Amino acid sequence: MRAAVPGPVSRESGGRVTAEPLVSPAALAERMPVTDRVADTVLAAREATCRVLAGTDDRLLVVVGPCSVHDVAAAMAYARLLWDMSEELADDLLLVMRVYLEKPRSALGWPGLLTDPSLDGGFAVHSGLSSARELMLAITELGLPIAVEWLSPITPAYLGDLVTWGAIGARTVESQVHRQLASGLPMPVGMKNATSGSVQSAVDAIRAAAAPHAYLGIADNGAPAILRTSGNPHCHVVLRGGSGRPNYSAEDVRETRRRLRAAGLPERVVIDASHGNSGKCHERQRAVAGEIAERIAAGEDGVRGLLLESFIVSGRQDVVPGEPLVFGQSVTDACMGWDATASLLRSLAVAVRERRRHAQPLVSVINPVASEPSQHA
Ligand SMILES: O=C[C@H](O)[C@H](O)COP(=O)(O)O
Ligand SMILES: C=C(OP(=O)(O)O)C(=O)O
Repeated sequence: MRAAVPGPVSRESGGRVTAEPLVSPAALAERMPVTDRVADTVLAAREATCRVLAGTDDRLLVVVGPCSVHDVAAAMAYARLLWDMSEELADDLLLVMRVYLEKPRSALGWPGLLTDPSLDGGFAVHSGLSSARELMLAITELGLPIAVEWLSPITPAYLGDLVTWGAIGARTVESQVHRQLASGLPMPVGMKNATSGSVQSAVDAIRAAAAPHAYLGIADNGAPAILRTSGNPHCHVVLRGGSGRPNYSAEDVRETRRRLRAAGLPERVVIDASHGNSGKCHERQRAVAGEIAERIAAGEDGVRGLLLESFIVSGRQDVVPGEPLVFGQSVTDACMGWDATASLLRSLAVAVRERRRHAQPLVSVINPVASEPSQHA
């Protein structure tokens, strides 16, 4: 490790930094390349997600999985369960697994597998990056698409080729850097409302990310670079509640759509059943998602997707040095367990089928060919 070039201030004036070399994105990808199967999974799922968000595919997008990945084996076991479920419900739900590797913290806390894979403040970043890419390759090789929250602006250079849906979180949605980052990402990006509850912050972020930008980043070879972006037309609002108030009601969705319309943006809304919408109580997610399911069954088409925090074992646990962890239980926010998740996903699929049944145009009753199910990618 070598000290960074000292600035013009004394050590006592503020923080210090040390720097060590980091593998380049190209070198990591060369060691762990994308296979044809992985590329097919990612590209087809991105396109399908865009169609669902636009409403030209009448399924519901469900981004579901652990609050954070801390154990690669447990994440893989969860991925297998979710893959089977995604095949069972493919006509009604587009399932994308949360593989969250970087955690934004309100103040302090474990920052995620990418930078601290041994959960002990050892910050073995190279090992974290390799484990993350290996896990993401294995999950997409199954055929299951992946969602992440983008936190460090250089992470997409290492993992962006494996991601179908990205989030800009409630703590960073007002950040210029994150909006610029989203403007160049090759995937749909959900902009969370701010932790204050401000939905306008998410609307502003969508508007900003739809425009071209130039910002400082790294190139594939790891060299510093000026990144020029084209603008991302597939960003959308994610309502996650905030300031002690949920915001998943029909009125909240109407108001969000009104704000999007006023900004000249497409009316695409996704609801996070966790976080501020569940008061961080994992069991409340069922009630939140259950209410959305009822609205969908009754014909609501303004909600294009849902986010759920779910793992194999319900609840959460603390990391206690020297003590074993429960396999498949969250070490960050509490999650729904697998059995509750499976039954909730099945009821969401029923709701989508019910909406489809009501929405069937008269001509499809007269002409059965028109009512044939569409082929989903
Ligand atoms: O989703 C995860 C958490 O809500 C987020 O990382 C903030 O966590 P914290 O408030 O415990 O720091
Ligand atoms: C941190 C998360 O969400 P939010 O930004 O809404 O708090 C998350 O989904 O892990």
